[in-house]
Amino acid sequence: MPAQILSGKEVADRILADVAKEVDSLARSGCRPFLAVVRVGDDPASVAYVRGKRKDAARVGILSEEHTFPEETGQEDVCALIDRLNREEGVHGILVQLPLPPHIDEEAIIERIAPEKDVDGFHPVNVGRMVLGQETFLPCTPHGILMMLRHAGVEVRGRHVVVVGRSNIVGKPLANLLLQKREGGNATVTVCHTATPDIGSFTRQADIVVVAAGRPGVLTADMVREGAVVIDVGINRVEDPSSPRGYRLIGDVAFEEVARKASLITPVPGGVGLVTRAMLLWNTVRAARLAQERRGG
Ligand SMILES: Nc1nc2c(c(=O)[nH]1)N[C@@H](CN(C=O)c1ccc(C(=O)N[C@@H](CCC(=O)O)C(=O)O)cc1)CN2
Repeated sequence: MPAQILSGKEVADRILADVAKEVDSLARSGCRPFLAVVRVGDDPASVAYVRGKRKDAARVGILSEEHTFPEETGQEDVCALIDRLNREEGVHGILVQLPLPPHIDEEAIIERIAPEKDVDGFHPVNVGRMVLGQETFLPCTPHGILMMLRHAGVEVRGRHVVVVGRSNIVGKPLANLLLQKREGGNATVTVCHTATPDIGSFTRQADIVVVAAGRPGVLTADMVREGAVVIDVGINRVEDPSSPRGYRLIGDVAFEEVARKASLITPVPGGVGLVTRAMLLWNTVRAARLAQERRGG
């Protein structure tokens, strides 16, 4: 039987409905959540992602502003903006869209953001808190994946999850969250990466496979066992002259063939990406709520 499709839109809509309620409640107490987005250069994917994030923000009543810099902007100019946004009381969340151009030190930029405004959950202080299982802003994609699994009623506890990819944004934090001793965790986790020989020998043992490798079609049907749950994090643009945009989006999973074997699978587009956007707004309202509490509101 072909796999059931786990729709990111359905999950994102539910999360955004909860976020909208929280925005209303904050607004009634005089606080309007505000997200500042920083983008350097004109990477078309980043432009599209930021557009989507701001569209969702507007939909739930979160204010947002976008600061764009040309590709050749220096580190100091980006830092100066972040310093200013850190100081502005009305700004609750700051997001620097990644990747940054190669001449900019990404780690230094992330560390410059005040941890209490780091709605991406990438600042070392927030990463440390996450690893220790403390309350913090969780990175949006891994958190979104946990929400999707929960929405679909997929039990993670005691299951073997194989994560393909070890990025700071997805693979590493996701593996960590999955193994934590808490609701949505308690999995047995294996992480495969570019230096792993024969990745299929690991993924074939998995109850749940999460692929965040950034390479189209890296997970094929022979690499999954019958009935596995497959989460595709990849978003790759491939040329397609028949599409009005001149390209189409595909994931890291060879969707058609894997869907014939899996029990549940996420699509691309319309999967993890949409939930990633929703989790950003979830973190933004949380940042606003915490800021209000700090001010004694
Ligand atoms: N500061 C950050 N930068 C990046 C992050 C991040 O979490 N924070 N993650 C990725 C990309 N990402 C978030 O920005 C992201 C990926 C995908 C989508 C999305 O809306 N996907 C849609 C299709 C969008 C399209 O048409 O291009 C879908 O999958 O249906 C949003 C955000 C790297 N950078």
